[in-house]
Amino acid sequence: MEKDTSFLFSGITFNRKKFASDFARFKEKKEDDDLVETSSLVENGSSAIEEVVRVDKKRKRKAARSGKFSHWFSDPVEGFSVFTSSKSKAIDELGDHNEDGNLQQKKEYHRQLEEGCSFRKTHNIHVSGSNIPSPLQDFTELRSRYNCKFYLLRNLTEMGFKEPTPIQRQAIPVLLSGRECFACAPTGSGKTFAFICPILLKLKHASKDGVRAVILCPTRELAAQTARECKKLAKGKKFYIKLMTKQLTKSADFSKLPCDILISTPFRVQFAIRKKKLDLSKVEFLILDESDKLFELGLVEQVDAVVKACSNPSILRSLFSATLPDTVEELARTIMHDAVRVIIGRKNSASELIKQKLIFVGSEEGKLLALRQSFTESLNPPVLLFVQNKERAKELYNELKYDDIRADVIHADLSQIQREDAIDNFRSGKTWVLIATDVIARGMDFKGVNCVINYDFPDSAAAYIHRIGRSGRAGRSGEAITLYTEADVPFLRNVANVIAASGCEVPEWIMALPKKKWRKHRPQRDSISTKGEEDD
Ligand SMILES: Nc1ncnc2c1ncn2[C@@H]1O[C@H](COP(=O)(O)OP(=O)(O)OP(=O)(O)O)[C@@H](O)[C@H]1O
Repeated sequence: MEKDTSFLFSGITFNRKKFASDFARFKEKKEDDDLVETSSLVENGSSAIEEVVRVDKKRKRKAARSGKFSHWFSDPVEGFSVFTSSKSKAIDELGDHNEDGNLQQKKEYHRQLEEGCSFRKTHNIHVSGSNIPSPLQDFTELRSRYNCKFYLLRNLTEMGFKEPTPIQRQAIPVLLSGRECFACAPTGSGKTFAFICPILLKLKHASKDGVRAVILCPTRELAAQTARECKKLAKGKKFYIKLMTKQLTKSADFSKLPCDILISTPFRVQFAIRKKKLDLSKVEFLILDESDKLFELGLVEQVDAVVKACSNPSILRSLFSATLPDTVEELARTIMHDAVRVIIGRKNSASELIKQKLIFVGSEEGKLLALRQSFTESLNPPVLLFVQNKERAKELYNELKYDDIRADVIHADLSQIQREDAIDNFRSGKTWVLIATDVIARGMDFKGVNCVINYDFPDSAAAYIHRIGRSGRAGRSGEAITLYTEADVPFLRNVANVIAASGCEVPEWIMALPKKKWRKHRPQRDSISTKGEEDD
């Protein structure tokens, strides 16, 4: 049994003066927004991934016969097949010169390799693959190495980005050198710009020749956020950047609608493809953001359809997420070639900027008591409260709405406008405590969330990492508190491992619990409501 519940928020003091700058941030009304609902599932047994593998194999066989493109054949590196032998190719190319010059070039080549290695070590960048481009020392290298246009550098500066984050340092050169990227980096570490930046750089300028880049996100809200970030980075340059809205899916004629970069959930793209409204045969970049989520049952069929439709043989496909299980790597191997694997820190780990705690509350009733007590003692908004499902979100909201904590709720039963308002109010500081389901657990960038509370224990270690990752973003510190009851004890160890791996304390008895093969942990929980139905 853990300490008494008043420790729930120990270390957090709701002090307006002290946190004046945080409150000031609240006041800044952000432009537009996001809110979600996961795409509905579509039944489709087709296996385009299989088709892609078949076509790839055929292509490789043909290439092998002609002696061309031998770099398509795989060198397994650190357990991940990177269909290439471009390193030896790069050194071979040096062999065309005379011996002295060749020696010098080889020395220089090895010096650069060593420099790259030690720089990566400093920034906790782990790579596998061959002939991997050296990481960016700073953003100015985008100009010196890749002839980046000024508008992009200016926009990075305007956004206040002084230097690239580790994932940006490595993933940007990988994509710019025409390689596919399999990337895993902590939540809030700048993965979005790591793929947007090279896409803008490579596409150079707007064109009316059809869609050239597709970014898939698992939720509408995340797609909307990504489209906004993309427009921010492209500011001052004419690009056709389109968010696939319901309206666009239904009414747009994409053969006439200029679109360079299409950002969408897989469901909507698949719908447009089915209606024969969308031609993706010229797509040069396909990004699967939150790719482990996209590869989950229900979404993978839709993703499959999109992968199949992006039939350009020279397409670059890349995967990004904060959690990439081995099963996803295996699946990725079937659709990627010449890929570089980039891992920042440890794979599948939480951001080290978040102070994490587990709190035992005995029963469902204990949760509400603990929460109220801690809110009375100290509250440092904005706070995100995650629950297991929308019914529980409504129940908890009904309990808290009359408390003096400016609570609001977001779940899939609300209209799009209501969901957007809930997010908007949370971002602007009108709402202090937002009760949410996992629908906003991934990718959503609320910069100032001070504390995430898992009111209900998350249903997997990955869900835990993404939920708490709404705090502690872009270099800020954050706090995560996970409440657990007797029913959650068998599943504690998996989350405890994540907590311990990021350097936070976990009681020894929890680390001694047996490891559990964990599918989804969604126990039947007692109702949160303390009022009878007639009270509602
Ligand atoms: N180079 C940079 N310097 C400072 N801030 C940055 C930089 N790159 C991105 N950011 C900011 O960091 C925040 C988090 O970025 P982003 O949303 O891309 O994270 P992420 O890694 O995709 O997180 P998640 O896994 O939760 O989706 C954003 O507010 C973004 O503006």
